[in-house]
Amino acid sequence: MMLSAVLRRTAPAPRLFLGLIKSPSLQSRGGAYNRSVITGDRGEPQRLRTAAWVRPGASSVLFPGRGAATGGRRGERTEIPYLTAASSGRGPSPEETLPGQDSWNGVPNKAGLGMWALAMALVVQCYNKNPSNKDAALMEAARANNVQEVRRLLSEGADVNARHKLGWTALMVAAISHNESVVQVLLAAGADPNLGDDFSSVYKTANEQGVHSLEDGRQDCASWRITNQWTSALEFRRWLGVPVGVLVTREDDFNNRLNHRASFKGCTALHYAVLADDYSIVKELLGGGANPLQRNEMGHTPLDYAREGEVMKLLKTSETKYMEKQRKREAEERRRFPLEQRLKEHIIGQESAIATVGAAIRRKENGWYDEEHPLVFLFLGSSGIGKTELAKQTAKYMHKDAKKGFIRLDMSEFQERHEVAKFIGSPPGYIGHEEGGQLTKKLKQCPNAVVLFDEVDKAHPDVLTIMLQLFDEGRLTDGKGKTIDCKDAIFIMTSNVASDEIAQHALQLRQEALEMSRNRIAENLGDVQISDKITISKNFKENVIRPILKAHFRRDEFLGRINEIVYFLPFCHSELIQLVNKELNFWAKRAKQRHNITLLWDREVADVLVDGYNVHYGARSIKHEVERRVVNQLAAAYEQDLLPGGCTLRITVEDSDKQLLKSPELPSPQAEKRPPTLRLEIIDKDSKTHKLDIQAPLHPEKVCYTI
Ligand SMILES: Nc1ncnc2c1ncn2[C@@H]1O[C@H](COP(=O)(O)OP(=O)(O)OP(=O)(O)O)[C@@H](O)[C@H]1O
Repeated sequence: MMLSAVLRRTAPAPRLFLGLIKSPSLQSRGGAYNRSVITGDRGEPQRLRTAAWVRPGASSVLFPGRGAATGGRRGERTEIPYLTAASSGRGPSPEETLPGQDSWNGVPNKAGLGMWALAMALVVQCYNKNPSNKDAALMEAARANNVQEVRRLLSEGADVNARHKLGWTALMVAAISHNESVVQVLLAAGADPNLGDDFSSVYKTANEQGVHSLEDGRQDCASWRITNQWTSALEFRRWLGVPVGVLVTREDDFNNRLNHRASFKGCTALHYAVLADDYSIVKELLGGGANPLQRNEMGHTPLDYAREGEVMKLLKTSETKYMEKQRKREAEERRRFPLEQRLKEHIIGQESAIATVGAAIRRKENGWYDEEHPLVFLFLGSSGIGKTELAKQTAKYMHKDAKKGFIRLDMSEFQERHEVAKFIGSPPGYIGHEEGGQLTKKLKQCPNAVVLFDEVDKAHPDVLTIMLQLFDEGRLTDGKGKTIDCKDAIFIMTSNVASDEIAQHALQLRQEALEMSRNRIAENLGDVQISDKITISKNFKENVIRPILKAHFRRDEFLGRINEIVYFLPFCHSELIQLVNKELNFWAKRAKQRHNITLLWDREVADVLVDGYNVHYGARSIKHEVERRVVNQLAAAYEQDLLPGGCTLRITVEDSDKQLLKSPELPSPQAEKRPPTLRLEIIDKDSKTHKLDIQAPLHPEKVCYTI
């Protein structure tokens, strides 16, 4: 079934015709839109760049517009020998017998032979055997099973993994064309057997690339095979300067037995070898590292396209072996580079949240979990402290395809009862039934995705009921009555409910820890350890947070289905310094890339910028502070032409009594005394510095820009 969906009816071997093609789809309009070659005065071929309307069955062409470039004039009739070929199992009917041809079997009569010889002479004479583009030539050699040429091109630097402009690789071409020796050579040269085709269907690709799908042109030239030198109609059309449609290109360069309506996006060489039912090539590819579990964009593995028989058996065994190997590889990878470590590369602080999520995912990955239920988290904490970021990074870790593997739904869009339909789709007969639900549509594509329900506290209770069913049963029935099994998914809900209480509690804990440490050690305590030490007590969770959640969600069973409630705490001073440096690094990179400016900053700058932290906005407040105090100055200096290209800039804290701000949890009276300002200075080649005199945009004549 799957196989027949992607393969066409077997077509007879293509035959070459010489004569005038008729385009049935256009006959009703009294003519056929066609393009071909005409001979000039001296018999040399002329390129026909304009369209010609051809009377059905006529042997002459009438140029509709100015045809100087083509050798024809407006209104002029020109006798033309047409070069056509039949394909896809259908030649012209006897009534369609072409001039210069006795019948549709393609046997030319005398006149036809004359024209044929003339055309062939032109072809051979004009064909340039050495295409300048090595990668294109490699593709052609792979299709033509020319092993020597493939070797030569590779030794001369052709890219073994280069793609045709429509998306396929030489290995795919060789696989679908049964060219085993070429497959061997390409694999030995490092061809990646797991690259997926970028080509979707003829019409979609034509649409994406803004070119003709040129379906009608198939009869015209799809199956050209003339000599070893002139290997495809496509080349001939290119030489003619005739626009080449996607269908023609696909069929000529690739294979004309594939259904041009089916989607091939993501198909690997192995998918194609299976479609070609070629046991030897399937074996070669598997030996060369092809992943039998790789899915194309339709979600099908090569096995889904296999016919009963040897190929199917081979694929089944390889799948089992590959899965086992993959499991071992992944376990090894996890041991060497644990999830927590990966998360810490992107997320500053939030140690205990990272540890909780990491531990739950480790249980799941190693088979120590309840397989009947999906994993459910509730992330609590104020805004901008990494809840969404942690969900994103978890999805990235779990899924290579981050786009499908991460589903994000803003639950504030489901506040009304009728919005349940948006969530899972409307029942039959209701508006929007065909569209499907936002969640169900995406879950269908990736049932083991990481699903983020943002601001879950805003969702309507009816939506929560559906979520409860989802968490409880691990499946969901959409508006069309179709059930989606998602026991393997990870559901993360975020909420700002109780965020003030959590923040206050954390600040209090930090202060206590700081004071205790002060008593024990000395003044300059490294507060990285302080942040590590504070943990939200069980007592606080049970007696403060749970009642708030219960009052809000109004159902114990909903809270009962959550595997882990994860607490996100406000940043401590050292974490804020890291956030500031991350932000400054971001802008330094931009300055280098966009303006070739090197941006440096003193250590004290971060201490000053940390002052912009607002516990209600989290890391976002730091971003805004950097933009307000640093990036604004940079932009103004740039506008006032104060930044020569390639210069080195330094951000400094102005004035002699630079004040190192203490931890935001412990504002000192001294820090409030005088807010420090940030200035930009240029460092000359001889390491001398001079401060930039940036005028404040609102008062260009008076005020100097110091923030
Ligand atoms: N702990 C963190 N480490 C690094 N960057 C962070 C951290 N927290 C937040 N950010 C950055 O701040 C921005 C907002 O973070 P995020 O979207 O994760 O916030 P949130 O906690 O989900 O807040 P909200 O509830 O408002 O959605 C992102 O650009 C993110 O990269």
